[in-house]
Amino acid sequence: MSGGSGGSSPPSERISSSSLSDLKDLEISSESGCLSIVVLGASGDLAKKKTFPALFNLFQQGFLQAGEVHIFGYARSNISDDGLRERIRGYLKGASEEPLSEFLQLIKYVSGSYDSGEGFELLNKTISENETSKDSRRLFYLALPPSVYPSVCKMIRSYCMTPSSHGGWTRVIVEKPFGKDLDSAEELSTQLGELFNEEQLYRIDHYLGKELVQNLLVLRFANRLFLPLWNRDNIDNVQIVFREDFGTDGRGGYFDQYGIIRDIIQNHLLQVFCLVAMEKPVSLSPEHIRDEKVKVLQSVTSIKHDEVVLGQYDGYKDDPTVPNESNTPTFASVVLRVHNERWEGVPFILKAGKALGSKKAEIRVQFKDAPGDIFKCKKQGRNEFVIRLQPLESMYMKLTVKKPGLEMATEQSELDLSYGQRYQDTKIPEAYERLILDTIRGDQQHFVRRDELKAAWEIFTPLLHDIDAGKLKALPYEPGSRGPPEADELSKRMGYMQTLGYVWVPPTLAK
Ligand SMILES: NC(=O)C1=CN([C@@H]2O[C@H](COP(=O)(O)OP(=O)(O)OC[C@H]3O[C@@H](n4cnc5c(N)ncnc54)[C@H](OP(=O)(O)O)[C@@H]3O)[C@@H](O)[C@H]2O)C=CC1
Ligand SMILES: O=C1O[C@H](COP(=O)(O)O)[C@@H](O)[C@H](O)[C@H]1O
Repeated sequence: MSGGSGGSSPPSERISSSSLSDLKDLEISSESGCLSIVVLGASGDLAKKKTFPALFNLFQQGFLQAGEVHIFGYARSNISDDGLRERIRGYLKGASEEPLSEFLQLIKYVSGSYDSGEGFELLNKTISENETSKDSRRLFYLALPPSVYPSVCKMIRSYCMTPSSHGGWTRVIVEKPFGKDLDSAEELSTQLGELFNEEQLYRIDHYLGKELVQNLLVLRFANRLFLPLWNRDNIDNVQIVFREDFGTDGRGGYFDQYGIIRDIIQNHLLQVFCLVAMEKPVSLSPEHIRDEKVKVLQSVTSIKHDEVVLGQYDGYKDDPTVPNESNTPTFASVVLRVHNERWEGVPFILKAGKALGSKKAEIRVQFKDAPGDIFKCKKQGRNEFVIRLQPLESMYMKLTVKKPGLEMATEQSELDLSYGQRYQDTKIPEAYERLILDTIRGDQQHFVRRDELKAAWEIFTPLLHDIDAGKLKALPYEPGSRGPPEADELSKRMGYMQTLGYVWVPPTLAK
């Protein structure tokens, strides 16, 4: 089996202390030869909206070099090379014509089924014809429904691996959802595990590619300020929140089989939870980081039904692909508790919803009240550290300060690091862009390992089975609202104190 990181320096060495430009230089000097990127499911939604635009951004920044890189789309649809290029052209934003046409010319399309040798033989032939050097690197991106992963992986394994006579590697990116519960995920992992080793499999969770998610370990472990505070003695509760201001928008058929817990909480929010709650890893090596994530996941206790609120927005069932009797939650607030020395007694509230009044994702770490308050300022609010993942990436710490003026009065204010203001000339990369680059570099730090996935499903499977069996009901809520009021009541019961009369206003650049 052609291997994992194939010939380059260990990922930990490459990642730990480098700026992006250092990394780019290192990469170009450390690995060369042909790179073939194959997008399977090239005719689909993810491919046009995320995968090809991410490849284009990498191309524009010089990470993918014409002459070295070839991109192949594969799907059943009967389209030509130009047909595929035209489909994706409109999604490649802000591009001037020259790099755009140069990029599009790198793309070829091969049509074939997902379970017969013919198409994959043709794909292999097309890849091989474009491989001009002895070193070949082949990256397969499965932008496909998970139902076809096993057959597609079998086909890649049988027909499309980097020839063993060549140097290089074969790597496969698989998209979520990885299964529907513990058993189905394990079955899928076993099927894929018989075909590829763990170093070749990249289970993508695009939240791990977001700038502020990537910042979490730095924040927690490179700042003395946080080290002594990040525990049950000082933190009262943590909320990890995802809100979308649109509904399932034509994806009702898919969504109804999964629901918000499988779509967002079990993967994206749980990955963020791991980075907030895990212990310090031995080093930044992917295995050390993932070891700590697994440990904290294994320390999560069983979810209690009275610490869960489910909701379904009014109008969700108007989608003709959603059954009339659907109890699938489009909103959920779930409390996780970690049974360890650091976090015993601290509720982690993971909350996600569609068709709400706003679109944002953030982490709220709320500290306990200052003991022995002499200012009588308790009711105004607590120290709260907010990490806004999107939109308007920022982090701010809510503080009580003296209100400027002659009186000794207090008010809530904040220390604010807003990226739009502080990093005006820096373009924050798209999550998919980073994660594809990581795969090319053989860095699995930001990908989900098999045992991590298993531990994640172990947490949620009993609850999901109870929901599927109708033991918990999704409460109706108005589109455009905050979700069912019971969710705010749950947060309050968990100790969350809303800061009264305080609204964080993102700073503007205007003087
Ligand atoms: N779309 C998104 O925003 C996101 C998607 N994902 C995940 O990415 C993967 C791809 O998503 P997306 O692009 O939306 O999916 P699509 O439904 O658009 O499917 C992608 C392609 O797969 C083929 N296909 C569709 N249904 C089937 C089927 N039942 N059997 C075999 N082939 C099929 C079609 O190509 P053809 O018929 O030409 O072969 C289609 O163009 C999924 O796992 C999804 O969960 C993850 C995050 C976000
Ligand atoms: O994986 C998914 O994520 C998107 C939200 O991603 P974001 O980067 O825009 O926050 C969500 O809309 C979709 O339902 C889900 O499958």
